[in-house]
Amino acid sequence: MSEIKVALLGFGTVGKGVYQVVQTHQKRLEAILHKKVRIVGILVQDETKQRDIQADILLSSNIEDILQISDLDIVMEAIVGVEPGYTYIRKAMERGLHVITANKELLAHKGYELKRKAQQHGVRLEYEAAVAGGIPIIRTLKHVLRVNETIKVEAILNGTSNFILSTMRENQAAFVDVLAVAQQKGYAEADPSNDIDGWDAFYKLMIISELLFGHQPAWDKVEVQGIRNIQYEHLLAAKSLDARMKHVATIEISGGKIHASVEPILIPKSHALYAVEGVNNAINVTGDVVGELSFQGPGAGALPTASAMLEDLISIYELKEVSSIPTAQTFVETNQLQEEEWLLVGSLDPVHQLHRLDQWEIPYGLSTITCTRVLANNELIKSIVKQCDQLEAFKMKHNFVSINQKVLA
Ligand SMILES: NC(=O)C1=CN([C@@H]2O[C@H](COP(=O)(O)OP(=O)(O)OC[C@H]3O[C@@H](n4cnc5c(N)ncnc54)[C@H](OP(=O)(O)O)[C@@H]3O)[C@@H](O)[C@H]2O)C=CC1
Ligand SMILES: N[C@@H](CC=O)C(=O)O
Repeated sequence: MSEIKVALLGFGTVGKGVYQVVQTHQKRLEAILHKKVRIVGILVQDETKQRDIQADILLSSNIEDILQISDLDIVMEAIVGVEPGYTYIRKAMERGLHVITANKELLAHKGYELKRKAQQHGVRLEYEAAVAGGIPIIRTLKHVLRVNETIKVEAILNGTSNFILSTMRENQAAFVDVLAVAQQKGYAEADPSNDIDGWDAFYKLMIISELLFGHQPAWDKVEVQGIRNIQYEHLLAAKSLDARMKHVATIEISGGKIHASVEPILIPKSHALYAVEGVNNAINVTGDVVGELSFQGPGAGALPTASAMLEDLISIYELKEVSSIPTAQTFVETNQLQEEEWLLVGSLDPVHQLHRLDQWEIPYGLSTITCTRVLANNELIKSIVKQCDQLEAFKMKHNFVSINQKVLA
């Protein structure tokens, strides 16, 4: 039986996951592809680390050694950051190799250019694992939802943040302790800043935007906030509204305007994202014909990511490429300045003439937390939070109609 020869670039959580599944699912891969899938080379940074790999695999820290392997077909890239992955992928394409990558930071920065380069060299660039881990959302948007124009995507795209928020709330655990667990489980990156500061979800949202609309909104027009400062008391305040705090990435088109944001927001019980817990991701896609669709599943970790990368491998041999570079649509980018509902946690200076919908207090240990529900726009809220010590503001979405607390104001 002939072989598909694969080189892994990176052998951390993801690389090891792919290696493992190629072993455990070899028979299944053969049955589908009528070829063996063989890992022939592995690129790492530190060749001296102890690794559990077959003796006939070339292990190297030099990309040239890997790319010179004879009859190599595919490289699967799972390194962190734009470089050196960018240089390595370009080199691989120039040698006529197909590329599968899990690297969202690289794709958000250089995806457009790499897609063009793949076309130029007649090779495939697949990147299912770069967005929402094991959920087959890229393939669905690219191959399955073709007639629909997407109006809105609303998604939980960072497994680490969702795991942290769910676990803190469920176990009253401290942020740093839950983050450490997310790192042990291979959800969070070795440097978790991108996860907890919102950038990981932002990169994924930009990849989706480029796929759907042919371009990304100007990055400085996108509100990006992470979960670094969320404390248990905020989750408690959300609960008092019958809501949950979720880290949500949204991209929405309305009246020729495009608006994108990545931030912790309050989601009411009635909304599909409310029940998405732990390391799961979810993507709600609204198409102009089909309406709202929801996709949910594991968003991080070795096996879900390996699953997405190996499904990519199969798709290279089984699915004809459709253009992954749609014609760019023209939209005006907006910061969405209209009034929305906000929850303010902490003491609001009484002189601030905000339109207060309710105010109430919830018990917290031996003291209480003041919560205020207000109507305001982004800019006004930002300026008030700047002036008031220890006041936190969270956007509320999806028509909160009532709260079940005693209203004090
Ligand atoms: N973890 C997850 O759940 C998911 C991760 N991703 C993405 O996949 C990629 C890999 O993530 P993950 O496996 O978690 O990362 P890890 O940090 O666990 O592994 C990174 C690997 O890259 C290797 N590496 C680092 N720098 C270089 C270099 N300069 N040259 C060659 N190899 C290098 C490391 O080598 P060495 O072993 O010698 O240190 C290591 O094997 C990232 O882009 C990440 O964002 C995508 C989806 C899910
Ligand atoms: N660190 C990422 C891994 C998957 O992309 C996350 O937590 O979602």
